[in-house]
Amino acid sequence: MTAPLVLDGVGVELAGGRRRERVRVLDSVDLVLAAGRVRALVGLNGAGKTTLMRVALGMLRPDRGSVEILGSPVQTAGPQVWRRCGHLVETPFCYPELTARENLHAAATLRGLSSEESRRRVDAVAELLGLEKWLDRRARTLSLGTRQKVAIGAATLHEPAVLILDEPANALDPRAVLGLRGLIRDLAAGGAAVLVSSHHLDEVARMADGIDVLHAGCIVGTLEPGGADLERRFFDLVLAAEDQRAEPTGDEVARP
Ligand SMILES: Nc1ncnc2c1ncn2[C@@H]1O[C@H](COP(=O)(O)OP(=O)(O)OP(=O)(O)O)[C@@H](O)[C@H]1O
Repeated sequence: MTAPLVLDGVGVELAGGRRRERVRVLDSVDLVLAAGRVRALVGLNGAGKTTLMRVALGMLRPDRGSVEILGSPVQTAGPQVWRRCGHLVETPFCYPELTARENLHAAATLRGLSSEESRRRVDAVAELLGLEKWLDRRARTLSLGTRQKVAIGAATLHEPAVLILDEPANALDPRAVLGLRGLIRDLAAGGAAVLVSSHHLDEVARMADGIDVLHAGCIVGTLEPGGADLERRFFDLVLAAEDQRAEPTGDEVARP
C-alpha cells in the first residue's frame, strides 16, 4: 500500500532574487509520510518549510517532481481526497462574523460529518484545546491564540487521514500546546499521517516519531527525537549542509 503522502524529487523555483530572478526554494525533496506516524519538519527561517507544505497540499505546483496524496496525484485529487485531509498552512480557517462554534460546525459540514458527529467532535476538540468558554464568541472578537485554537480544531475535528500543520503551536498557551500534542498523538494512534513544522525542537521532540531537517530547500537529515542534545545535532546537520554548499550566498549561518 502506498503511503498517504509521497513527495518525489520535488523542486520549486520562485521569483525571489535581488533582480526578481527565480531562485531555488526546494531542491529534490523526497518525503514519505506513513500512516500512524508524526513527522516534524524543522529548519531556520526561510528554509522552505511552508513552501514544502503548500506543495504537499497542491496550493503550489512544483517545477519538478511529483506529489501523491491518499493515492491520487495532488493536482487532480478530488473532494473525496480533500475531505480526508486537514491542514493549517497560512490563512487559518475562520470566518470573523461566525462564532467559534459556528466556524467549527462549518468545517465539520464541509468534511461531510453528520450534525451529531459534528457536535461530539466540536466538544472534544474544544475541551482538549481549552476553547469551551470561547465557543459562543464571534471569531473577530477572539485573541490571536484563541483563533489559532479554532483553526486547529477546524483542521482536526473530522479525524483526517493526512494532517499538515505549519507551526500550529505559535501563539498557543502552554495548556493548549499540551492539548495540541495530545490531539496529534491521538490522531496518529488512530492511523493519521501527520506532518508538523515548528521552530521549537523540544516541542517537536515530544510529539514526533522523526524530525526532518530542511535547510536551503533540501532535507539534509533526519533526527531521532529521543536522546540528548537535539539542538546540537540540529546545528551539526545545518552547518555540515552549509559547508557543502558550493557558492557563498551571503546568508550563511553563524556558528552558535
Ligand atoms: N511567493 C514567493 N515568492 C518568492 N519567494 C518566496 C515566496 N514564498 C516564499 N519565498 C521564499 O522561499 C523561501 C522559503 O520560504 P518559506 O516560507 O517556505 O520558509 P519557511 O521555512 O517556512 O520559513 P519560516 O520559518 O520563516 O516560516 C524563502 O527564501 C522565501 O523568501
